[in-house]
Amino acid sequence: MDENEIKQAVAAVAGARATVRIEGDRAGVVLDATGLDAKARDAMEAAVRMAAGPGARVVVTAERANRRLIAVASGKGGVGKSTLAANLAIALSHEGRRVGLVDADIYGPSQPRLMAAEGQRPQAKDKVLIPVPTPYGVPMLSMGQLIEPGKAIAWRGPMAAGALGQLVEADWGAADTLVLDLPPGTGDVQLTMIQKYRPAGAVIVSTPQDLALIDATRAIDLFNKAGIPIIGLVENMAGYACPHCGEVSDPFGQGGAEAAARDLGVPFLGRVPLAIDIRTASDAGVPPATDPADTVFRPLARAVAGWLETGGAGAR
Ligand SMILES: Nc1ncnc2c1ncn2[C@@H]1O[C@H](COP(=O)(O)OP(=O)(O)OP(=O)(O)O)[C@@H](O)[C@H]1O
Repeated sequence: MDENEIKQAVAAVAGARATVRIEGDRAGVVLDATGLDAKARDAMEAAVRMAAGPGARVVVTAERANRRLIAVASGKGGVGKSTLAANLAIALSHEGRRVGLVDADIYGPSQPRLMAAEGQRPQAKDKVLIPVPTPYGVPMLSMGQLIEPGKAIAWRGPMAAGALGQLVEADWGAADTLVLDLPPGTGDVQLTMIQKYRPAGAVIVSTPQDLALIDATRAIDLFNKAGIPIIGLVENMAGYACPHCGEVSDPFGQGGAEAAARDLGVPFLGRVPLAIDIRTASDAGVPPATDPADTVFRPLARAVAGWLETGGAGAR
C-alpha cells in the first residue's frame, strides 16, 4: 500500500480522528479517542491497526474529560452512605449525566452487591483499571473487587490511599461525573482522598440521632478545612412508615438533620425514610432509584445535578 492508500483506509475507519504519517517503511498513526468509551476506543484502535497495515505504530490519545467528583461521606458507619451513593449515581444518570461509581469504602465495600456486579473482576490495560459495567448503565469500581471475597482488609493509611487512587484514576471513558463512596469517618484516608482528588462537592449523610449528627458535623468540618464545598446534608432513616398500618413513627427523632444543616449553614437536600423496601431492594441488587416511580432519590439527584450545573465550583 502506498501512503495515500493507507491514509484512505485509516480515514475509512477513524475519520478525522486519525492522523497518519509514514515513518520509513511503516505507518505511524495518532488516534484521538476523546469522548469514546473503553469498548469503542478498543474497537477503533483495532480497526486502525488493520487498516494501517503490518507493523503500524498506533498511539491513542484522549483529552481528559472535564470530570467532576461528588464525594458521598458520613461521619460514622452504617448510616446509609453506600445506599445513597448507589442510588444517587443511578438517579444522576437519569438526569442525563454520564456517571461512574467509585466504591472507596475500604472497611465495608458494598457497591458490588448494591449494583448487581458481584463476582466481576475488573481488567486492567497498561496498568489502568477498566471499570466493570452494571445493569444500570453506571460503570463501577470497588475495593471489594480488588480483594478476595470475604477477606478482611487491614490497610495502612498510605497503602489504602494508593489503592483508592487506582480506582479514581481508572479508565472512566466518557464519564463526566464520578460518585465517590468514601469510607465512613474523618481520618487520614478520607483526608488524603479529598486533598488529592479535590471533589467538586460533598454530600453528607446522617441519621437523625444527635450522635450521628455530631459525627456529620465533623465530616462537614473536614471538607470545609480542605476547601471543598458541601452540596448538602441528606437525612437517612428519617421516619418509619409501618408496612402494615402505614403509621409513620420517628424512632430516631424528627427534624434533627434539617435543624443541624441550618445551624451549620449548609443546604438540606432532603430525607430518605427508613423503609423495608429500600433495604430489601438494595440487598437484591436493584436500587430503588432504578424505578421510574421513585420519589425519594430522584429529587435528591436533581438537586445535586442542579448544583453541578449552576453553583458547583471546583471542576477538575
Ligand atoms: N433508608 C433506609 N431504609 C431501610 N434500610 C436502609 C436505609 N438506608 C440504608 N439501609 C440499610 O442499612 C444498612 C446500612 O446501609 P449502608 O451500607 O448504605 O450504610 P453505610 O453508611 O454505607 O455503611 P458502612 O459504613 O458500613 O459502609 C444496609 O443494610 C441498608 O440496606
